[in-house]
Amino acid sequence: MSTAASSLPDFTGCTIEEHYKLSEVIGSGSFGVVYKALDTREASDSPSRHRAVKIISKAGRTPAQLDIIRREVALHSIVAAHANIITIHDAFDDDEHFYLILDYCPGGDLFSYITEGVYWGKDGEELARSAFLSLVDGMQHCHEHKIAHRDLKPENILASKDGSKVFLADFGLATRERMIKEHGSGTALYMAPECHGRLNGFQPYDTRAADVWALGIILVNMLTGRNPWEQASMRDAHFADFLGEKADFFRESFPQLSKGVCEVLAEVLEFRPERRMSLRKLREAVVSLESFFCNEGEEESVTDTTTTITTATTDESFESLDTSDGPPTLSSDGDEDEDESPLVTPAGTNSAKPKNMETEKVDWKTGSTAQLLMARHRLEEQFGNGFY
Ligand SMILES: Nc1ncnc2c1ncn2[C@@H]1O[C@H](COP(=O)(O)OP(=O)(O)OP(=O)(O)O)[C@@H](O)[C@H]1O
Repeated sequence: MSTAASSLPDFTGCTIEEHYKLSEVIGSGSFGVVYKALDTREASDSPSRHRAVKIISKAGRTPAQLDIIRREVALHSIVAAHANIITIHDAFDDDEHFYLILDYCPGGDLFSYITEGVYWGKDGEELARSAFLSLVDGMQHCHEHKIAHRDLKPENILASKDGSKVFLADFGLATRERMIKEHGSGTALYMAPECHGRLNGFQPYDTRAADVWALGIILVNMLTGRNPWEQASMRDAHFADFLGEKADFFRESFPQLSKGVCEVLAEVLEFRPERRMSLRKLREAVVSLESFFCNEGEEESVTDTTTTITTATTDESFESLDTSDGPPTLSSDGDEDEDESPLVTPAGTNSAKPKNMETEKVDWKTGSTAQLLMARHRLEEQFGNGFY
């Protein structure tokens, strides 16, 4: 997927609407380039002098695509008053571009804080709790206004300078629709199984429950700097392992995490959206968790600690995985033909096939979800993708 930076002119040094002076690029994604800017109407010591300006090109977009950008602005504006959602101060357009004037967030995005490891281990625990709760609060505000974000990931979440608070950004895929049939849209790493489509028979899915799933993955990212799997589909051996073992999966993959947080993760990353933990319960659980991490000496043996997270680009679709050679190394270099999912390697779960696949007999009426899915997967392997 190409980034917007390659298709937009350089606006550095330009003044927009007579008073937003753009100084440097601070970020770029698939749709927009974000500049740091000064609002020259404000006093030099005023914090509101600093702004971020997101510029989105209109070139090559159909009227329907332009409407999607207008929808992003409209939905973001509805929720922007909340303390954990980035404020949108103004939005306007000319013949060629849209301009969104946002609060400038000097901390940058949550992704950098995660990769710097500020939330890992006992030292980062309270920072992690505070940041994650602020994320849940922002999300709850959106859902109360009947808006689902649909592209929650660390790159779309900005952070305060000390990392203790976060602000939701990038409402490019947000929707007011509760049930939606757009499968494969979002970022594969953070998509719930039902968003991929194959595992729910391409039925409409609940957009807000899918947001909750993404929060679970983000919590794993924050506490470990890793992703549990690349995509929540049976083609991903790590995800298949997870379905087979549930709470134990996190204990085994991330031995540094406490039993309590692993139990919470298993309820947030619940396969069936209707049984997934609610945001209210998630908030309560995170507040009352004694600790996210094991005390020293409590950790079970670590089998592999080589995993990292790398930036993920919003996909409209994603390709099948080949996990047969162990963890794939993937990059996000903007090449449209490459799989852009980040490197994901849960500890000790590099098997190419889901566990028990060959041996297990399944009763289709009483079998567990995991058993049914594994059986389906086996049939699919035997008879081809069109089997079900
Ligand atoms: N208000 C802000 N303050 C500081 N940095 C920001 C701000 N808004 C965005 N950024 C930076 O710019 C990056 C890209 O912004 P954004 O996600 O809105 O662009 P996008 O093109 O919509 O991205 P995507 O490919 O995820 O859809 C963010 O990851 C962040 O690092």
